Amino acid sequence: MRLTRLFTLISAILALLVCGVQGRSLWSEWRQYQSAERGLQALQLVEASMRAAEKLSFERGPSNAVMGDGYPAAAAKQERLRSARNDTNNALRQLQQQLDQRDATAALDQALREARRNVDQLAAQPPDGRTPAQLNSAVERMYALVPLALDTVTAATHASEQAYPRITRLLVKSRLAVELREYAGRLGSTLTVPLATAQPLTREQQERLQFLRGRLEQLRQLIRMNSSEADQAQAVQAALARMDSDYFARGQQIISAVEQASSSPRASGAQRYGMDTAQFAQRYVPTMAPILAVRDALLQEAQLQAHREFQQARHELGWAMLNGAAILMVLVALLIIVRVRVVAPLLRATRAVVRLGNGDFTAPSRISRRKDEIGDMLRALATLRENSMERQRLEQERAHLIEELKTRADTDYLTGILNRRAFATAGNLRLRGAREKDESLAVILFDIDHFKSVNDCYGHDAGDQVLIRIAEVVRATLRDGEILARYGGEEFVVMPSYCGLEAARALAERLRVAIEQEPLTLSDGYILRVTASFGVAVAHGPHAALDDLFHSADLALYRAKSQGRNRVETQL
Ligand SMILES: Nc1nc2c(ncn2[C@@H]2O[C@H](COP(=O)(O)OP(=O)(O)OP(=O)(O)O)[C@@H](O)[C@H]2O)c(=O)[nH]1
Repeated sequence: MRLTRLFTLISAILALLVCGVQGRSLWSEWRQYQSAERGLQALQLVEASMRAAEKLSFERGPSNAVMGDGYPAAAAKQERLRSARNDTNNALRQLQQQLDQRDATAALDQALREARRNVDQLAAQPPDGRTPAQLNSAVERMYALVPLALDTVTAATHASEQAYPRITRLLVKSRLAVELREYAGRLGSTLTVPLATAQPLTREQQERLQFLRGRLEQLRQLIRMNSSEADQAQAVQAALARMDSDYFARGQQIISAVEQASSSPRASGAQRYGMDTAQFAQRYVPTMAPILAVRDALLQEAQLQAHREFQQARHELGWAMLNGAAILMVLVALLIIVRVRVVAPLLRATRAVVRLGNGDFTAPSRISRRKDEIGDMLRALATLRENSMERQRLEQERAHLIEELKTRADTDYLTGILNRRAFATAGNLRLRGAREKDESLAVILFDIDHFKSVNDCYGHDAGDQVLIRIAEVVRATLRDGEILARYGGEEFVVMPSYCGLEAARALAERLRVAIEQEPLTLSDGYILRVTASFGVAVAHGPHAALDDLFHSADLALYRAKSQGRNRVETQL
C-alpha cells in the first residue's frame, strides 16, 4: 500500500475512533441534559397538578357552605363558590396547557361537571329537601376529584423522578402534603352535614373523624420524617413548624370543639355548635393554608434541586462538547504535524530518490536544517544528488573526451579534414558498396606544386596556411558524398560518389581550376597563387582493392608532375 494511502487510512481510523468515543460520551451527556430538561417540565406539571388538586379541594368548602345554607343560599356564599370554581377552572386550564395530551383531563372534567351539577341541584332545593345521604354523596363526589387530578400527571411525576432520583423524596412528600390537605379538608367536610343540620355526630361520622385524624397524623409523621438533606432546608422547616402550630394545634382544636359540642348533652338544636358550616369553614379553612405552604416549600426545594441538576447537566454537556472539540483539534493538529514533518518529506525524498535513480538531477536540493532523522536523510540525499551529479558530469566529460579523441584520430590536425586513416576506413566502406552495387569507384590524388619553395620563401607557417586554404577551396568545390582527406604532407585525396573515370577526371579538372584561380591571402597580407597536379584512377569489379586504386592514382599523379604539373592525368 502506498504511504499516502496508508497515512490517510490510519488518519481516518484514528478520527473515527476518537469521534466514536467522543460521540458516545457526548450522546450520553446530551441524553442526561435532555432528560433533565424533560424532568424540569415534568416538575412544573407536577406543580400544576398539585395546584389544581388544591383548588379542587378548596372548592369543596364553598360548595359545602352553599349546600348547608338555606334556599336560596346567601349571596356571599354563592359568590365565594363562584370565585372558588373560577380558581379551579383556571388551575385546570393551566394544567391542560402544560399537558401534551389535551384529553388527559377529560375524565376529571366530566367528574367535575357532574359533581358541580350535583352541588347545584342540592343547593337549589330547600334545606329540608336535602337528605344526609344526598349531601354525603355530593361531598363524596367532590372528594373523588382530587385523586383524579393527581392521577393525570402520574406519568409526568414518574418522568421527573427518573430524571432526578435525588428529589423523588421531595416530590413524594409534597404529594403527601397535598394528601394531608385533602384529608384535612375531608375532616372539615365530615362536619358539614352535622353543622348544616345542627345534628350531633353520628357514630359513623365519629369513626370517620377518628380514621381521618389517624391518617392525618400518619401523613404528618411521613412528611416530617428526616429522609434527605433537603428536609433540613430552612423554608421547609419553617413551613412544617407553621403547619404544626396552625393546623395540628389550632385547626384540630376547632375540630375537637365541634366534636365536644356534638356530644355535649347541654347543647341542642341550632345552638348546639354555636356556628353554622360557613362560620366553621371561615375558622377552619385558614388553618389548612400552612399545609399547602409545606407542599410549596417542598416543591420549591425540589425545583431548586432540579434546576441545580439541570445546570450541572448543561455544564457537563458544554464541557463534553469543548473536550470533544479540543481532542479532535489536537488529533487534527497531530495528524497535520505528522503529515508535514514526516510523511510529506518522506514522499519528497522518495520522489527525489526515484528521480536520482532515473538520472534526473534537476530537482532543487535545499540543505535541510532539521536536526532529526528526516533531516539526516534529506542531507544524505542532497549529498547523494551532488555526488551523482558530479559522477554524471565526469561521465559526460569522459564521453566528450572520448568523442574528441575519436574525432582527433580521424581528423587532420592542421586542416580539419579527414586524415589518411579515416579516409582508408571510409574508402574501404565505399569500395565494399561499389562491389555490392557493381559500381565504379574513383580516387583523385593531388599534390601542391613546388610546395617546398612556398615553405622556403614564406616560411613553414605560411606553408601551413596554404594547406588550410587549399583544403577549404577544395571542400567548397565538392558536393555532398564526395570525400576529401589529407593524404600526407602537401598531398590530398578525393573520393567522388560512385562514378566512372571520365566523371572523376572532370571533377579533378574542376578542382585544379579552382585551386589555380583562388588567390590565397596569408595572414601577413601576402597573396599567393598555387597550382596542383592531379592523378585519377578508377576501380571496378569484385577484385577491386583500395591500395591498387591508390597506386594507380599515384602513378597518374607522378605522370602529371613529370609532364609539367598543374594538370590532370588518368590511369592508363
Ligand atoms: N609548411 C609545411 N610544409 C610541409 C608539410 N608537409 C610537408 N611539407 C613540405 O613540403 C615539401 C615537399 O617538397 P617536395 O616533396 O620536394 O615537393 P615540391 O617542392 O612540392 O615539389 P613537387 O612536388 O615536385 O612539385 C617539403 O619541403 C616538406 O617539408 C606541412 O605540413 N607543412
